[in-house]
Amino acid sequence: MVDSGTKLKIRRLLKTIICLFSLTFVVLFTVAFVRTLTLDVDVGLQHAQWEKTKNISLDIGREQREELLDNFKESIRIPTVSFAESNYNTTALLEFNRFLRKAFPTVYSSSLVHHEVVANYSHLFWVEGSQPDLLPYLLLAHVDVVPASESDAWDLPPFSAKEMDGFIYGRGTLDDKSSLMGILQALEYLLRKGYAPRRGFYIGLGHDEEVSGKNGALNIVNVMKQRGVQLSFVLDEGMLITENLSSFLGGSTAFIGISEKGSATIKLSVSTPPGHSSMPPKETCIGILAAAVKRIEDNPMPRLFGYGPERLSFEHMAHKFSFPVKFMMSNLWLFSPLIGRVLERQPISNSLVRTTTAVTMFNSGVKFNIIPSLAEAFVNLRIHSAQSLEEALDHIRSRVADERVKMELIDGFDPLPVSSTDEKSFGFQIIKKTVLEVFPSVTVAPGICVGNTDSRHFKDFTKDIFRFIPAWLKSGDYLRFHGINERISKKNYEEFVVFYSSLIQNCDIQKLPEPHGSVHEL
Ligand SMILES: CCCCCCCC/C=C\CCCCCCCC(=O)NCC(=O)O
Ligand SMILES: [Zn+2]
Ligand SMILES: [Zn+2]
Repeated sequence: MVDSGTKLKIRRLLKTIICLFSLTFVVLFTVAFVRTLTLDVDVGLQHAQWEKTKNISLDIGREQREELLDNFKESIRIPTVSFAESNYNTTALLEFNRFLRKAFPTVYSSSLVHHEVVANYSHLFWVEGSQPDLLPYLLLAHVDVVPASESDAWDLPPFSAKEMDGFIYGRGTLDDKSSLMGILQALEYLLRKGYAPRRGFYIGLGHDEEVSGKNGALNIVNVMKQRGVQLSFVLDEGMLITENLSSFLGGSTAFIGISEKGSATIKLSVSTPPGHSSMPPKETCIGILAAAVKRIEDNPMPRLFGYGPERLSFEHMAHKFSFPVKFMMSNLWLFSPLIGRVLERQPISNSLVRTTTAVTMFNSGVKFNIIPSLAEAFVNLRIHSAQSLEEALDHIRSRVADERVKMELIDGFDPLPVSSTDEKSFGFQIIKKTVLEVFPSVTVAPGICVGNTDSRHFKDFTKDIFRFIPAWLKSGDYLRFHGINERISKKNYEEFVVFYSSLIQNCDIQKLPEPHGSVHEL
């Protein structure tokens, strides 16, 4: 029996607990509510007094449109495929060298432009500025593409550049010839109109981005290092404009990649004695390796959503949504576990939540009646910004947990540093300004690039590396990257040319405006 005194104490204790619980809830809710009302990181320098520049407008007419589309299509028809490191279609790459010269005669003949071929198939252009005191920038793109086979059920052949419903189909239309051609086409038109930049800039075109960039981008890096180059910022491929991707990625958002995930390629192998298939052992190397691979797939890496730069993405997008999504997105400190669980349901958004593990190759066996002696698998990780390469490898080791499975790191690197996005970040603010000029209806937000780009090799030149191409990505389109039916609309490719033309001219701005007081000047 509990006496009445003890009962009273228990009642008091319960009351105190309920009070504390309610108080905590009220405090948390108030903090979250205030943050929802005050968080508006999207404004930036939008309303500031920008230096006046007289940008040349391209005014693309019928003839020019035909010319730019013909050039683009011709670039797609040259199969500049990278198969593996140091294994690429060199005939096509040489043809591409000749094609660039033919497609962009003014770029190649202008006294302002200095061009050099690097490592046989890569290109470095230096466009001289009239004000050498302004720090130059670098635009990057790549010449090579991943393989594509006609037997893979493309609606139109992958190297035909044929059109359907206003789209040009072909390998490289998104990744990355749209940006390569868009940059050079914009420069060609600007030079034809007598444009001479104030700020000098480089254009780097690597030829082996899809297989590491070690021969293309890295040799461009060496050339630039020998010359003691310093850069204001780098802009490469990576992120794009997404349109209604999911409940948390609704509306149109231009994500400027401010970092990229790390990467690791791990080879797993198992060796067992070979023999006759009529007298099999209890376990073959295939079975042992398959079980290890299954353990990796069944045990995904921990959820880290909210601990990396993806947090900034959501904070920049929050203002577009109404309650309760806005409330949750403005308060990732409270809701990231919940949002992470929603995002992980789809492959595209799961890539923001954790280090991903993809088993990409599995090889074994030579004949149906021979017990194989070796089984090999490759696992490709894309490492979340809040995890290191070492931590990710430890996780895989602990999942494999079988000493018969040998683990070898083939290649790997940590997630890339996070570039600046504040009101003093020249690169971010200029890219943002240009995006909003060309696409006034979109929201601009920092993003994390889930794939890897050549830009990672350039981190000694600047702390500010951005990854963005002005391509529109609708739901399901992400499957076209390295997949079938890669395509771009003719209208969108034209937007590429306009975007790079505006960007180059906006970079002539000498100094960013002062952020404060600008709102009152409206
Ligand atoms: C809050 C962020 C929203 C996420 C939306 C992500 C949309 C990205 C979809 C597709 C883009 C994938 C392109 C990545 C470019 C990578 C270039 C490349 O292929 N590199 C080689 C490699 O990574 O192996
Ligand atoms: Zn690419
Ligand atoms: Zn690619």
